[in-house]
Amino acid sequence: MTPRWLIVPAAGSGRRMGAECPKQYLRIAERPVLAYTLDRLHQAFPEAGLCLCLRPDDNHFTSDWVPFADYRRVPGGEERVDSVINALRAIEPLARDDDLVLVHDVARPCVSIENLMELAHHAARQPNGALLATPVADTIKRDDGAGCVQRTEDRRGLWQAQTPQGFRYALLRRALEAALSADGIGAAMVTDEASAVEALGLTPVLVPGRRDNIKITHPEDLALATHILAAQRPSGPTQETVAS
Ligand SMILES: Nc1ccn([C@@H]2O[C@H](COP(=O)(O)OP(=O)(O)OP(=O)(O)O)[C@@H](O)[C@H]2O)c(=O)n1
Ligand SMILES: C[C@](O)(CO)[C@H](O)COP(=O)(O)O
Repeated sequence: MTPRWLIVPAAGSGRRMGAECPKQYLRIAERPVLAYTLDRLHQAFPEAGLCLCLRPDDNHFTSDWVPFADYRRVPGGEERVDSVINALRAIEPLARDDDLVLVHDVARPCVSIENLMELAHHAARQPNGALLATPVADTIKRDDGAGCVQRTEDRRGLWQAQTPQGFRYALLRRALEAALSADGIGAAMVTDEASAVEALGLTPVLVPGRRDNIKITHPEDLALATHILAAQRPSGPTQETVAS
């Protein structure tokens, strides 16, 4: 199943990375993170319509890194959810209610082609959409606000959400507009698309994903992503050139 639309929020500033440029432009073997992510999406869904959310003042981006023949550049918003909703609004004249939309963080360049296709397959069949996720693998502590353990949480049934997350256009639009409305849950609570759908009382499906679909967030994640991309390279045809 090919999604009709791919939304790639790429308008973050990379505050936690603390680099000299937003993390999507940090280099892995001379190519920016953004290029790897777009290559993966293109390998899986070359026919999809890409919406790339970029900061209006972005002076790092060049279309040379976009493998899609045609794409839309959409202005990013203050928060991730604002960027995604800008993309949904931008495609409104073309999108049909039942079009499948996949949203994938630019900061997740290691997503596998198999996981992308699997997620699209499930999202297309589930009325409430689907997301890649992994069961929590570590013991989870709640702090007491002063650096000590207040308690150990029961991790049974807990999952870490990843992207992509896939929904029909009308549902995703309704969920995000409702979340951001005056009586909605608000942008701070909508850290992924599924949270907005959940706030409607609906239940997106959890699709178990690979643990190496990391989100590059902190400085050490870049080296991790470099190793993961190099290790994944023999598994299939790719334009990627990761130093081994
Ligand atoms: N206003 C924003 C904020 C984030 N993002 C995107 O949302 C994804 C996940 O966000 P995160 O990892 O938090 O990225 P940053 O916001 O860049 O990082 P930080 O929170 O450390 O500043 C990233 O692909 C990021 O570019 C976006 O499109 N628009
Ligand atoms: C959407 C996401 O990648 C799911 O794990 C994540 O929530 C986005 O990161 P943020 O740091 O919360 O913006």
